[in-house]
Amino acid sequence: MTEPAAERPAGPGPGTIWGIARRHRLLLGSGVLLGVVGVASTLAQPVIVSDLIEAAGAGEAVAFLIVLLGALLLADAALSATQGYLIGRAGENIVRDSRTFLTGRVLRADLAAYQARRQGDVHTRLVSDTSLVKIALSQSLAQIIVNGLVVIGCVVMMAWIDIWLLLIALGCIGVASAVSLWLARRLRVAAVRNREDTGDFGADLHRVLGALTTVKAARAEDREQHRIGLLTERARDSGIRVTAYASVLTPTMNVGLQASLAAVVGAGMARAATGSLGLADFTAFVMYLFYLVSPLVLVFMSIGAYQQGRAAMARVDELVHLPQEDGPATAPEPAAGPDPLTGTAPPAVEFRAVRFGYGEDGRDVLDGVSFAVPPRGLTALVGPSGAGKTTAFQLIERFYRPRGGAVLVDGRDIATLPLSAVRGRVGYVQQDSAAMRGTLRENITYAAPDATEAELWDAVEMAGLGQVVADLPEGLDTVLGDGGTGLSGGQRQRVCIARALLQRPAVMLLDEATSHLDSDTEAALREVLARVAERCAVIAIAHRISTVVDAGHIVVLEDGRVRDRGTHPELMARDALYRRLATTQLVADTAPAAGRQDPAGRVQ
Ligand SMILES: Nc1ncnc2c1ncn2[C@@H]1O[C@H](COP(=O)(O)OP(=O)(O)OP(=O)(O)O)[C@@H](O)[C@H]1O
Repeated sequence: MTEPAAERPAGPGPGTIWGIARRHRLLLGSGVLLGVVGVASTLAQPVIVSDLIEAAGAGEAVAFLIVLLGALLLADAALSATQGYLIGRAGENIVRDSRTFLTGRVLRADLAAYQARRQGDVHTRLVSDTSLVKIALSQSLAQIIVNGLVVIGCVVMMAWIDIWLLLIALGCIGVASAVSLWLARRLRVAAVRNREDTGDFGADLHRVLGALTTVKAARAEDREQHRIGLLTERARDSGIRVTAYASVLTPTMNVGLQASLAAVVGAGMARAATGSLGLADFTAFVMYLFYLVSPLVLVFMSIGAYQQGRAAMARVDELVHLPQEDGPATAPEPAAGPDPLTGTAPPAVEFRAVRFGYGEDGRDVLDGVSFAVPPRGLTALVGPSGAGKTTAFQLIERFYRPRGGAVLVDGRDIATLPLSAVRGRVGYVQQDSAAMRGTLRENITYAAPDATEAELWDAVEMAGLGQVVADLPEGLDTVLGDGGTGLSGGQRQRVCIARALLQRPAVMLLDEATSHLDSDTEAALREVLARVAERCAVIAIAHRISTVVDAGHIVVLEDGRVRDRGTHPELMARDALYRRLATTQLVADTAPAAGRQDPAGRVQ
């Protein structure tokens, strides 16, 4: 199978999250700059206090120094608030950009690569890992830089006042810092584990909630609760390890700082008593030591938060590298016009010796399939379960690429067409009739949001939905629940037909509902199909006898190969498998319309 091309992210490049953060460097830089100015104002305060003590002792005027000190305190507060706002804003921008970018990557991901992942884990990476990335890249980094500068500034000022006292202080703090750095490394390992455990929990929750009715019907609530309980237990255990390291980190620093404070006060007092250190200098030194305390603790806390964020960042970056659906390898072939000899248009869809299997090494699910579908009318695909019918549809939509051969739409190889051009020409009505939460109108105009009201009503009528809409109190503005709940299965399928019709496709792919429909719905759908088939090519995976009877052309698939082709009477006469399918597998009509044929091909 052709390798999905775009392994490279189309965004800001490798280490994408850093790339996104770089886009907001102005805001981040301004925040950090204000923080640095704040640091200067913080560091100036003990010097002024020291001057104040000396001036007061000498009986000089102190009013100016008091005003200056007050102004610095206020400026410090204002700078810190603005800095917090700017950094917070940059953080929100980073999380918005990474979520938008990641959502695009996931929406355009190669289907096979996406399906190989657990959807809940993808969800967790998009929602909660991006939040941790935000904290790491904005708050934590800014805290590390700004508070790191306070620490450096304090150390420099303390060295300037008294180098011996500083050495005593650093002795105690140094031991605590070494222990803290070791703890921070352990914290990162625990954080990586915790992110993985949280992803496992999200993935399993997603699996269960996506099949809630199955869980209930199987009375599996207790089993599932227990199973998910084990995963939450694992996430709790690794979360506790993270908390344990994070909790020890701060007190370790505190112990070091308190020890250094006690040592400095003891040694300083002794020096002050002998007169080798002035009271003003001693006060300023102790103030710097106090100023050092919380920034140093914050630096270590931020290192801890940054380490947790790095674990999340690696997970987010991994998602960025999800292989993407690739565009055409070559320029599009010109549209094939009518055959110059016969004047006939090219087939709406053509399979030429198509070979396909899921995954790299999977067996061939389609093996040399060839058939053509005329530009108008109904073509039915029939075959035993697992024969490859849905797979054939998915290749027409180019959800996957064939290993060999070619799929043509309107006479052009779809491998040479842009994806949007292929999917714009093909309307796909799936068997489970994928309706979404939202109004009926939003559901129907989903593939053609710019459709006019007249076009919308035309599609509604053509899909046989006119009466359904008229009976709803809110009409087209009726809100459907998740998966289109609020409508019956048959109605949901007609909503999907209307959606497909509104995009004016050249080919309509219809995977018929397997469930038995009541006679009215059956007759309505039959009429809809006949009307749509006058407008474009309709290919139906047939699960009802009426569809094959109405079809102008039937393709019988068996084990990934075309077994036979023809009309219903022809196939009934010559193909044993088809006869068996028609009489046993296809759902019989509840009320066959007059003039239709019975399963044996006889006109009634
Ligand atoms: N996503 C997938 N990954 C791997 N194998 C798949 C996948 N989808 C389908 N298959 C396999 O491909 C084969 C053909 O499946 P397909 O759904 O096309 O059959 P079908 O003819 O539509 O069957 P049915 O009538 O039961 O819907 C089956 O053997 C199936 O197990």
